[in-house]
Amino acid sequence: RLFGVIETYRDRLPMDGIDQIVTLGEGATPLVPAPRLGAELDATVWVKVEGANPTGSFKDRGMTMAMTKALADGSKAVVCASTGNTSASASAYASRAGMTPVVLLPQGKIAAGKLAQAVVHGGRIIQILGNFDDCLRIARELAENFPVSLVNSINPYRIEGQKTAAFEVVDVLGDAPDIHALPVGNAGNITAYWKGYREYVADGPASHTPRMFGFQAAGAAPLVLGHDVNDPETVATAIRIGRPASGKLALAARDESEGLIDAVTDEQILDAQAFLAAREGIFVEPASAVGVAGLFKLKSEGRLDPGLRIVVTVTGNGLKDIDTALSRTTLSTEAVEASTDQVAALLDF
Ligand SMILES: Cc1ncc(COP(=O)(O)O)c(/C=C/C(=O)C(=O)O)c1O
Repeated sequence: RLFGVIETYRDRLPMDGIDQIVTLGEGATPLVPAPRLGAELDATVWVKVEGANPTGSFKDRGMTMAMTKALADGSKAVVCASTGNTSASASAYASRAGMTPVVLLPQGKIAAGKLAQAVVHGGRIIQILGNFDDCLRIARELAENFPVSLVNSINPYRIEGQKTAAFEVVDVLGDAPDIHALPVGNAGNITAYWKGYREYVADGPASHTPRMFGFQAAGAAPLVLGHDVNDPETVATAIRIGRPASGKLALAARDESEGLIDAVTDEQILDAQAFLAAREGIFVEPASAVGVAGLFKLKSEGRLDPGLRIVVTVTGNGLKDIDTALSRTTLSTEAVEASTDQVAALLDF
């Protein structure tokens, strides 16, 4: 395989006048067959593990494109608002390109792993007394008034890079699935997948597009409610977003694909995260499990036809947010003496 999504799919990306590529070898992530999840859903299921990207989330696909373009434009700094993964990715790719990353984060609502990434990559981190939507408003205004590139997913180069995930699914499966399920926060990713699938049908590799099934956290579900959510709340902090920047495009993807966008509770999200880890060996951060939680919900409500081919994207690595995972541990509190008998007794082998 080639190094990174731009080299791999260059002829399908807007690369006019660009020669220097900023990449960390993102893409070509595992598409893992999930037989136990499939048995639960009475479907054939694959999991697209985007936590395997260089900074641990799908954001790297879009960031290689946005940072390559920012460098070509001569930007000295890039700015983004983030719930964590965008800032982690922007900081890594900007520092790789010799640019200064400026990240605006909602105070106190960032998973530690993501904050650590922005810190070590030299991000200029500004915590905002507000939520992600406040951060995005400020980032937009900064980019409009100062010589910095905005690299949030309203930047079309982000969507272009992220659409390569749909190409990879078809390249591996041989065609598009019947359903593609994924989490929806700021709604760039569902928009990108839909664009990618449509392009692959337009010139051949895919015979059809999938139905796009997007899922939001019940406490942060503007696209399900049909209106903005002023104080979004969810354990899935990555999608704790009340004003999705690409909301209209996500609804178009839903309608054009005859898909749906639904909501799942925090409990359903954490149960899906636990299922993926304990039954399929795939550790994802809470927001990443939202697509799986949604499929379980549809199945329980009799809204998932049997026998379908389903791809579900899990968007971020579990190591980003270990506090939530550890909060559910059943670790026995007391330690045992360093003797094999004691341990064997505990395990009642
Ligand atoms: C793990 C994870 N899963 C899903 C989403 C939702 O994707 P979009 O619907 O394209 O926004 C995000 C988004 C994160 C940010 O928006 C940010 O990092 O600022 C994420 O980190």
